[in-house]
Amino acid sequence: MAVYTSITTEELTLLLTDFNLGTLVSYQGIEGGIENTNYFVTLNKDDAIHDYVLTIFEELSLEEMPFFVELGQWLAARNIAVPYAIKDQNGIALKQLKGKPALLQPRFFGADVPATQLKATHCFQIGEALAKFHEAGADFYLTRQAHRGVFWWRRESEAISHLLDAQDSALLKQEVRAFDQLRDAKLNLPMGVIHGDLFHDNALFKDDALVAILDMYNAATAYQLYDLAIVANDWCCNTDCTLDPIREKALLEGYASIRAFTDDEAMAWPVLTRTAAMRFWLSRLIPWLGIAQASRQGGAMKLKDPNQYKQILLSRIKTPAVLR
Ligand SMILES: Nc1ncnc2c1ncn2[C@@H]1O[C@H](COP(=O)(O)OP(=O)(O)OP(=O)(O)O)[C@@H](O)[C@H]1O
Ligand SMILES: N[C@@H](CCO)C(=O)O
Repeated sequence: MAVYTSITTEELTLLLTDFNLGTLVSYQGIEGGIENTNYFVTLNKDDAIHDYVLTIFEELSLEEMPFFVELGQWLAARNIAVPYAIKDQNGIALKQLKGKPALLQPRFFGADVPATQLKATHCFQIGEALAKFHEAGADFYLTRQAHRGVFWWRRESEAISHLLDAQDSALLKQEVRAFDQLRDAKLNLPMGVIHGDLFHDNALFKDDALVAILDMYNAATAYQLYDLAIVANDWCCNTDCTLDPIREKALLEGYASIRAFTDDEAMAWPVLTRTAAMRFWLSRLIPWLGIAQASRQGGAMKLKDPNQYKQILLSRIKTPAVLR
């Protein structure tokens, strides 16, 4: 169940009075999300219908929100098709519902492409869009340490190791070390704001054309190439967890058509594709193993299969990725 926080018409109407965007026609909870509660909200202003999405944040605190509010507005102002928090009549975008952070954002129309239907054209377009996202975000004035980044995976890989068999535990630790070695090598790896979770279900397409990138709540300051590795592992993955060279080539070409890779990035790519696989293996393992997530206040969580990401990691080790 994706709607963790239920709201009443009265609560929504009260929130909307701050905005002057029109009167409430309807609202409906969106199924499918994992981390947040989302509603489609339809308003009528001067006899015209306008659609919005209301997001209520289940995990992020109010203190963490300004980075995301500012980022959405920053990217949208630079023509990146992402949702952004609309400011109310007093210039305030960050609202609260039931004591949780809440944002009202424009709604995009499109649908995500199911994994089995992803083609080279989708991968080329998402590569291009990600490079534009990175370029627009390169001089974003706020920074953020990823909450599931290097410090998290160092800590969590230790914390769960007693629940894993010796082989898995060693594999996890090996990948944590490989990333530490990469960092120590001080390579020329461009950094900036990254999306952090650009899986295919976070992109909307219409008639095979990319419409928008959603769900930026894992955004952080990190290596741009690591973000591309997250995309590659998801968008170019076959059902048997090997990687499709045709889709991966299209993804990399799309990205490079906007931003050329550095020589050091070509060196780092095989490791970063492994790091990105390890990160999602670990983040899926934790709830899978029944470890309580302290930040979550109830609500049944939809579990994703950690083994898929272990297999992707093994594929990346067996056949090291090539950037160019
Ligand atoms: N601005 C928007 N325009 C159109 N649809 C949206 C918008 N924001 C969210 N949605 C819809 O809501 C769904 C869930 O949103 P989102 O991915 O942000 O939530 P989430 O709980 O973080 O999910 P997950 O963790 O699974 O990615 C999206 O897949 C999309 O269908
Ligand atoms: N995209 C993540 C879940 C949401 O962060 C995963 O597939 O594990």
